[in-house]
Amino acid sequence: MASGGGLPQRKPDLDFYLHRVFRKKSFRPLQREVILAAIEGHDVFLQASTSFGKSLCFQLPAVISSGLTIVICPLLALMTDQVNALQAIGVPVQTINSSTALAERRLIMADMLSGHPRTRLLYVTPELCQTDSFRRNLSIVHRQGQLTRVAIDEAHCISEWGHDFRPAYQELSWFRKNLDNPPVPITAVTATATPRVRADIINVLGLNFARLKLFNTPSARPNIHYEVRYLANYDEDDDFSPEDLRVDDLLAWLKTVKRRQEARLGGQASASRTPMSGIVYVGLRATSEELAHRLDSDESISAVAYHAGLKAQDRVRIQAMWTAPRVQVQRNGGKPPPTFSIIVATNAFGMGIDNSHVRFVVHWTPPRSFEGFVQESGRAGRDGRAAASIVYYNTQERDRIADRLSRDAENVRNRGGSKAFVAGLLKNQMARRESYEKVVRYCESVSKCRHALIKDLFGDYELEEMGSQQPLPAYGGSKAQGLDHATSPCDFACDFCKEGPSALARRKSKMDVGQALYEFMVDMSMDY
Ligand SMILES: Nc1ncnc2c1ncn2[C@@H]1O[C@H](COP(=O)(O)OP(=O)(O)OP(=O)(O)O)[C@@H](O)[C@H]1O
Repeated sequence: MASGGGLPQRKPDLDFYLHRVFRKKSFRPLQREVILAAIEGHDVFLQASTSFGKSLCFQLPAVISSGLTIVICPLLALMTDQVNALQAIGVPVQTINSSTALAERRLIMADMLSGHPRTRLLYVTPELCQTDSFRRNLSIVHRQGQLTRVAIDEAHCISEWGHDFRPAYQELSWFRKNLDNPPVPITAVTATATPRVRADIINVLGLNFARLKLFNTPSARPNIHYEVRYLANYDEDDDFSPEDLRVDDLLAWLKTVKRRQEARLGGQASASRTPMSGIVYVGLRATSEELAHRLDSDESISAVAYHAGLKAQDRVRIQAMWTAPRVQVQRNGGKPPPTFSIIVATNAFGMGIDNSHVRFVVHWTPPRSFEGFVQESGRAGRDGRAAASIVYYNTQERDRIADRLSRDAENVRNRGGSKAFVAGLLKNQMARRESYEKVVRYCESVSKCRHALIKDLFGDYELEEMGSQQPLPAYGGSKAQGLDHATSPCDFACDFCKEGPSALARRKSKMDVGQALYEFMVDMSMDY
């Protein structure tokens, strides 16, 4: 590791550290630029698609510089994953979280305050950063000239959670206000920030445009095929349930995938093959159990439920089994090895799941937030190979979710608390409504490439206008305006570009659109 007060004295050989410490062959487009900006001492805002490799953009500068980088992370699982991965390659890294024993905490603190900490990265929660004792210690490290940078992973949480159930996120403003002589550089990274969320992040963290470097990649992932599958609305007289319709459709789709795989691989598509991994996101724990059971009864599928109601050790076991590079192929009961290994999960399974070989992510009902949709669909294709995102949609489900959001807003209005507290909660409810409206727009659009739609809905173009640096077009970083079916902006990796507008509109018309999208939006706005 480099030595000497804070940032490296000489221009470091980034490739050397990339190969020797992180054991990667080459930088992905834009990573080098982001890392250089951090090493030069800038504040950095990076909004890059899921699986881009954002962690490296604060880990590598931390390894190269002397002193300590504080990494603020929302979830224990996420923190543990990154800490374990860094320890495995010999990077001096520590974490202080709810499961850190007191004796260990003391050792970490002693190193931190030693004037020349050995630890390069310290992973903590925003809640710890709120405590007086941790702040006091950070101020000492800063005065000693050893606080190199503060990195905020999953920075959208500042806006999404900061206003209600994790107010500690709003308190991150403390860093810029108090560690200001000289200001400690800040890096904020996220895959999913809308213009409103971005403004919130920049404001709370006090990022100063004079020293801020912005970077982004397109929010849509070029290797994901995005598709919406429209379902007929359900009538009480029908002799099928909405669940049956979706199960039949999913099974038919999986059979097609299996046939194609067999055609491609011939006799090799046999018992020795690793099953193809997929995630089905559902809204309720009960649905996750029922659907996993139903899918598992198909001989080509091994399915398991995952939700916050399971015991912690079961969740760890299921995640570990499913994330292992070669999934178990032998099952009890003499069933043949499955072609598909599916986890049927609630959104307890999402942010930070880094299983590189997920080939498809299915949303069983419309996702409740657009950011959640992009995070969850982004679990697919993290190895860069082709993958699919499918959303099941009909207007009944759309309205059911909208009703629930309205009821939540009503509950917030009826809640007690200080004016500022209630105002914060209402702000969050408004944001949720806006986010859900984007989901509806995404699902109901039949006139635009879905990759371009995702970019529009995240305001990627605004980032460009703010001077954000992007990767070269080869990575898909150019302005993908495209409506033109003949020249697909996404290389036919969405239903609009593949099927064309008329076929897509025909498919959508199967769904009984009782209400126009416009009326739906008006109804939603009247609730607030
Ligand atoms: N230059 C690189 N070459 C090869 N692999 C890389 C490179 N950079 C990062 N990776 C790998 O890419 C994977 C995703 O990285 P990371 O977890 O940082 O993604 P992320 O951008 O934070 O995604 P998400 O927002 O979805 O969590 C990791 O397995 C990481 O080791």
